[in-house]
Amino acid sequence: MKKAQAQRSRNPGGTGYGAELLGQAFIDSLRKFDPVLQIRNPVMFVVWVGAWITLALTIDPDLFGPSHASARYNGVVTVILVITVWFANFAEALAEGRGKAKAASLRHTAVELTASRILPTGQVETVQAGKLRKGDTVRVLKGEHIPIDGTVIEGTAYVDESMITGESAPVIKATGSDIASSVTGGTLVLSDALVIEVTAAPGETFLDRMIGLVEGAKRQKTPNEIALTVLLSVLTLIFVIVVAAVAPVARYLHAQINVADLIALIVALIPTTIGALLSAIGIAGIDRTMRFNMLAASGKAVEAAGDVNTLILDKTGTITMGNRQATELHPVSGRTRAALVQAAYLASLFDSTPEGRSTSAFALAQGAKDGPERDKAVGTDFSAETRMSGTDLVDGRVIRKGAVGAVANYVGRTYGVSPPADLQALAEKVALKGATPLAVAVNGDILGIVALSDVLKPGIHDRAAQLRTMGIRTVMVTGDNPVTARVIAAEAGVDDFVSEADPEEKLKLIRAEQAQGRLVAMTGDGTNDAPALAQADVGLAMYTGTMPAKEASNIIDLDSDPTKLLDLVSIGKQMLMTRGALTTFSIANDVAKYFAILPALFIVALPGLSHLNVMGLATPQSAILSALIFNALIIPALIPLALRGVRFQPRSAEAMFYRNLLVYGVGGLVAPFVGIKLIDLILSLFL
Ligand SMILES: Nc1ncnc2c1ncn2[C@@H]1O[C@H](COP(=O)(O)OP(=O)(O)OP(=O)(O)O)[C@@H](O)[C@H]1O
Ligand SMILES: [K+]
Ligand SMILES: [Mg+2]
Repeated sequence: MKKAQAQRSRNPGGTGYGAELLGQAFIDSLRKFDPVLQIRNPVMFVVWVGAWITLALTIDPDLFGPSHASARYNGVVTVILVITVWFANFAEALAEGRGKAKAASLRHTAVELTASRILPTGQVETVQAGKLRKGDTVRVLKGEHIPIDGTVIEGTAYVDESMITGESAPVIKATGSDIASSVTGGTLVLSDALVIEVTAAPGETFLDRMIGLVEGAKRQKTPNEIALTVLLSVLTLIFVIVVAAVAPVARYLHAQINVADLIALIVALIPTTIGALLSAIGIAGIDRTMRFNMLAASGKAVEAAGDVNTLILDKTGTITMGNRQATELHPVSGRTRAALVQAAYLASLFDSTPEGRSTSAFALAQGAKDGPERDKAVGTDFSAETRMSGTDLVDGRVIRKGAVGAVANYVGRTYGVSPPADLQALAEKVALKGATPLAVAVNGDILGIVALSDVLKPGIHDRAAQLRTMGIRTVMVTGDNPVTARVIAAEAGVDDFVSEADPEEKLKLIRAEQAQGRLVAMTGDGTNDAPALAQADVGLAMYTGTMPAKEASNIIDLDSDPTKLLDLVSIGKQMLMTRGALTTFSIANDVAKYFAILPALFIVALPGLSHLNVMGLATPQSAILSALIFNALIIPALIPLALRGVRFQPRSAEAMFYRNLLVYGVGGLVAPFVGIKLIDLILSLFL
């Protein structure tokens, strides 16, 4: 199942745009002619205003004084300008489409939810999910949707969570452990029945949060996007001023200049290509994270992922498979193997972690006995702070297992005894294999070591190498001992590691990196990861994690796969690169258009300028129209690239920069010469 998930994330299906999405985008693109929306994009707003002026000139060609331009010519310019704006609208509408469709389906799920509330009298009443309050108890039968987020307080059932996570395999829900007992509103009970205590207020559920994220309620322009918008606006303003200055020059030269031609010149020179596609690129970046089954709180988080300098990775479960299996038992000298086996078993009676379950299974296989001792025994859960877990038996025996250092400290502190002389050497032997040694103690008497083996995730070494090429430093952080940590860090090829780290130290590490001006990303799932997730520039929380972790993060992975942090970095980088590449292309493009339009404007007054007509365009009018048509057509031509992103390879930022400058800069310079000439040839057939 894990594998299928990974595959789906790497090849997110459905990259095509169906007829339905295209139809919806068409309708939305018409709505976007609204000036209130247009003014948010200054470059396209100039085109929009230009279209109104040329429309006025279509009605009265002599509006701004006598002109040789015909109403028909001005009308054609108007149509091209309107289409240019419409293409930009369409790009944005298309980028927004999938998110809107997903939000609509989630909304649909949300409004249909009803609940069977259990009253204090024991009676059951049917209410709208919106009427539920925190602390209410609801009953959900087989075939019913869970009305709201809650904790299972009775029953065990299979639940279909695919409407939230996209994962079709059902999940078992029961009382007890953190993950298994928490249920999400909107999911479907497939078997049996559950009684649930409501933990979220209506409007604050995970489904509500998802709708908010997907709909982009919080979708604002990212800092990078704002900076680029400002730059493009300034550039646009400069061109408007420059072209406005052409008019007096023309008058001085007694050249009669048509205002529609001046507007055409402005539109050709201002960076309309990137202006039209900028917001689509950002939305497509968020959309791509969604197709990788991650939910981003904002484009800012995705963008930050693209700029990340340091990646903090957990060892267990991120770099390794995380399903640690007990594989060996090493008694210290003077203690029997049988005693160690039995103690390891008893220590794990209540430990439901993978480590605990595999330890008890292994101990049973090695001859541990399940006796009456387990009655009335009390379990102590594992915690990352104590690094231990264990069982207190009714006969007074206190059994603990945990990290070797932690157990050695604990017996010293609590019983005043020093650990066996050969403990450290045994532990080191296990650790040198990359396994995790756990010491087992009964009433302060350390009996020996259980070795937990873990395997590296396939491809992790390549991933670390790719990240290094991109200039990203990888730091493995683990609660495990330094020897195991060193071995795993070397095998994984990460740049650095921190061992014996508790959650507090993770937070400190992030702060230290940020203090050096670095952007930091990390993954986590526990409540004690929440501060670090909030502190990191990119905090990726697991869907199976606790609510505080999900709230503190700015991205949630619905597959709960920590390695997706690596995909996220690629998505962010690709988004930044696409923006850069199309900006380069757009500006290079405009330079070329200059050669088409400027000679055309002055050719009558200054025949000497004709040698500037390097493209040999047919007539001044067809030159201007060809440039404008090219300027419009390049937008839809680049929509697929804007939405899909430029080809991305893990290389250094510098190498990528030069490659893009070459491809999109030179390409952008050459394309208009070819395109405009071609359009001019076609036009001259008709004119
Ligand atoms: N169920 C358990 N019972 C007792 N001790 C455990 C248990 N699970 C882990 N430990 C010990 O506690 C240590 C710290 O655990 P913690 O979860 O903080 O780190 P980790 O799992 O080794 O690595 P990571 O920080 O990458 O998750 C482990 O290395 C191990 O020695
Ligand atoms: K342009
Ligand atoms: Mg752990």
